[in-house]
Amino acid sequence: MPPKPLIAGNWKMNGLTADVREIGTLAQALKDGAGCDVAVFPPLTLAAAAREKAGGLLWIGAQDCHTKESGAHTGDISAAMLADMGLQGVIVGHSERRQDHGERDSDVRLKALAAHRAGLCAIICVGETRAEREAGQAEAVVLGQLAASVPESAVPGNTVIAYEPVWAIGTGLTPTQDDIAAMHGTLRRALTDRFGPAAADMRLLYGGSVKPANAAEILPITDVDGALVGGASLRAEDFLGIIRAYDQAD
Ligand SMILES: O=C[C@H](O)COP(=O)(O)O
Repeated sequence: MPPKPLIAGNWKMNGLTADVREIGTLAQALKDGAGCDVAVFPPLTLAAAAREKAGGLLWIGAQDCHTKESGAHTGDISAAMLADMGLQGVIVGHSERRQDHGERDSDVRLKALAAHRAGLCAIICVGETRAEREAGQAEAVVLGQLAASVPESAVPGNTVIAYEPVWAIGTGLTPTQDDIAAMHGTLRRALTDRFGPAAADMRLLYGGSVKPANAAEILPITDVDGALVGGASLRAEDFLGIIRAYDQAD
């Protein structure tokens, strides 16, 4: 049986105090259950308030963590600190971090290890650029990122893999259903080769321009166990439009 799907919302650098009400609206709508788990990764400034509003009905996580547990790293936050504030997960290796902060696979792996040590679920992101896809290198690039970013401590309970083609993020473009199926199948096989049968339970999310209008086409694809949603996670109404794609499928 495929793992329970996860719809995760990454607010990125968006949201002020007033926007936490969106989490309240989500929690209210999820009171009677949903066909999937739901998580929101707001900016850290809102995480405590979001957690309170979530009332345990959805997970709240962070968008990054440091590789170390504590120390002289001005401006950084450790995974232990995130766990201490009651967060359940952390996104690591998002392409915007790789691009804006020069994060390499080796950094992403250390961040995921730090998350695991702190008892957090690591959402590890991989994905090719447009140039890499056009050069026919998408699969090789993504497999390389997967091998070097996912630590040996990964198990289905503490790790989620998000495949996000960089060219699909925030652009309104998405790969074809066949291309998503092919990449997710490749990821599943690579994880199975490395982790054995447990890999069947590791959630593989698709991310990149997922919206209520295309969720019903993307989410049922084999080996797609949910979505990592950016822009369409900022308003509860849009995000619920994606979450409800699972209720309709039930
Ligand atoms: O983390 C989320 C992704 O980068 C997708 O963003 P998007 O849904 O705005 O394309």
